[in-house]
Amino acid sequence: MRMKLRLKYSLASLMIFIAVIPAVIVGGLLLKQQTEIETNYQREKLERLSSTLRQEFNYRFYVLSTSLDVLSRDRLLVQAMDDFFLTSHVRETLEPLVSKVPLVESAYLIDSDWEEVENYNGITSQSNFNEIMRYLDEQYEKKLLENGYQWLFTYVDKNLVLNEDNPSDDGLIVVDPIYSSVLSDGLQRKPVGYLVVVIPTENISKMLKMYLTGDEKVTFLRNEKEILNIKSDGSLGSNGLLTLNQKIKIDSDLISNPLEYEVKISMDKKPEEDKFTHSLQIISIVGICMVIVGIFGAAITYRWVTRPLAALMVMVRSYSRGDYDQRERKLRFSEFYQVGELFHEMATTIEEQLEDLASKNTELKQANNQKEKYNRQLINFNDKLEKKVEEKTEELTLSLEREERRRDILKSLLAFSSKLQQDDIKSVVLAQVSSLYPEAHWALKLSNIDNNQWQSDGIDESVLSKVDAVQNKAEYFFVPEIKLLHCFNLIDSSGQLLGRLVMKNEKLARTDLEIVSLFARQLSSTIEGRILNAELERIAVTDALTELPNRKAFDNDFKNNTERLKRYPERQFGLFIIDVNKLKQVNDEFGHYVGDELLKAVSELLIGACRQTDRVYRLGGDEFAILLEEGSEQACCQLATRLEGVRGHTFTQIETGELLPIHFALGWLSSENIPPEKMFQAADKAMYEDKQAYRSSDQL
Ligand SMILES: Nc1nc2c(ncn2[C@@H]2O[C@H](COP(=O)(O)OP(=O)(O)OP(=O)(O)O)[C@@H](O)[C@H]2O)c(=O)[nH]1
Repeated sequence: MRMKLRLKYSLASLMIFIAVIPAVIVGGLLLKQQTEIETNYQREKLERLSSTLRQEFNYRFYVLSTSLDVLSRDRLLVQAMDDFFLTSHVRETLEPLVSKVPLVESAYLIDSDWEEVENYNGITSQSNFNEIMRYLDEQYEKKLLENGYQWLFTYVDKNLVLNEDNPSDDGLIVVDPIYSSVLSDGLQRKPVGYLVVVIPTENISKMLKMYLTGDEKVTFLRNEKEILNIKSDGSLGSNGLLTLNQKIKIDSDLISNPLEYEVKISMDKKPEEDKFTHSLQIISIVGICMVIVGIFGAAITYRWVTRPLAALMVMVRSYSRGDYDQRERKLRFSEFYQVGELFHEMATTIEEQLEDLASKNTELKQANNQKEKYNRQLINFNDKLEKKVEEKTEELTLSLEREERRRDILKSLLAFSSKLQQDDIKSVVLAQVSSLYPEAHWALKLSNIDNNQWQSDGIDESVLSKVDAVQNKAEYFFVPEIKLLHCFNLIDSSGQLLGRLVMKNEKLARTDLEIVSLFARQLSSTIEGRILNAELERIAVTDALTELPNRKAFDNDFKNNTERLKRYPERQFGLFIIDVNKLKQVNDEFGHYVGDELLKAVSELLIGACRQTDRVYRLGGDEFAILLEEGSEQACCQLATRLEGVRGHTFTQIETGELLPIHFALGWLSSENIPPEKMFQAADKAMYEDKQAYRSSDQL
């Protein structure tokens, strides 16, 4: 499920975010600025300290150097080298040097033999000056020692200063030579004594330490060796040190060998704790204030925004409860007012629609009741209707089944037409009707087939003879004394009886009677058609006058004989061409009818002369032909002899009573002697020759 944000938390988060971000940015910037200022301040402080230390250092050593120089010019000190009574004067002279100059721990007056004359705050019987003496002598011998200049030495000697005053055992020694008289420029003399002051490290440290505060530290280095480490009383923090390196030189016009120190001044980087804390506190307070202001702002905004929103929600809830008279006035913002108005409009519309819906609902209920009533009536009506429909359906089914059967029968009858073209029409018909009505017995006879004999399937001959005795020519009739015998006459289109179909069956419905009648009619027309077809076929190949096969039949048979000869070369056939002589003359003299009679007489003559297997044709006009199926040369010769024997000797009697001689020309050939394709032409030629011979003899 998707998480839903709550407005007040979102607003509070937003305001806090808006408050905290600037607080963090401003605080960060302030802190950064504070840190930079602090760092700069520290650096400046360090530089100031460095400058102060250098000035103090120079000043102190300058005072010391000047004081020594002044003292070295004291005549009494020179005299004190040799005069023991001036010792007190020496002490009085040295005393202010030690007490007034804080650097100096002790002061010594040394004679030219490096024997101590007097000291102040020093340690007597010191032989450590020997080192200094030796060094100074060397410098003098090398003439490097300039007259009147002071010398500086560092020392490490635990005996030069009391240990409690000088725990580090090291420090500086300043040696100022004393001369017996004032030196002129350029002169060099050995000093009569020396003023020696000891400056322990602790004194330098004390002198500078008072300038150090808190976390500051000063380290003196010489030749990279730490020789003085001055720390303030405060402890250095662990935040790292801010360091400034500089050089301090102990030098003046009176010093011959200036000493230079590397000075490292350090202080803790950390700004002053209280300032930093103070800044942090201010920033924190500002941040907290901003957060509080943010939360407060969020709360105000939340109340400012959510109150009208809540009022709007109350309004919408009221609408959702169905209270449409709500008109909230605490919406504060015009947008909420507009939304409120929209809700109000919507609620009004819904209210109107609901009222409308309620009225429609009432109407609908009434209509529904009415509909229920009608439905009940309809159900009753439907029940009745269903019963009737069922009854009708049953009837219809039965009827359809009957119809289906009838249709099958009709289809079968239609299909039967093609079967009827077969030769054995009686068998086909009986098989067909038996398949249609297997329970029945059948018999059939056809006038022009099988000599009008019955063909029966289960009906006695005695019964059939009784049927023969009935002269009824109606399509259907009963034989009076025989029960359940149905007779169907097969009648052609001219009312001629073609045959009879008899059915013996216990039940024969009206429709079955119609079907069988239909079948009988179809059978009649089929038989009639067959008869007609046979007649047409016969006419097509028969000469109408002589009833002989015509030219078409001849061509067909000749072709068949030719084909047969190809398959069976031993089965020769013969051909005779016959042309009646002087038919034109007969026609002209006695009339065309007599000519016809003559032609008939010729055909009968020819048929009479031939064997049964020979076939006579009238090719056309007065021309005849004979085909001998078994037509060897010999057989042909025999027939020719017979024909020649009868021609001219046979007569036909005409109407006038006159006898008209029958004469014809004859030409013949056997396939034994000539190829079949040449037979006709050759026979015709022979016949023509024979006719010519007849004409010649007739003229004689
Ligand atoms: N009566 C009759 N005459 C026919 C028939 N067919 C053809 N003719 C006639 O037969 C005659 C044949 O004449 P032609 O071929 O000269 O034969 P012809 O008169 O017998 O003479 P020749 O053959 O030379 O002896 C014609 O006059 C035809 O009109 C027919 O069917 N009946």
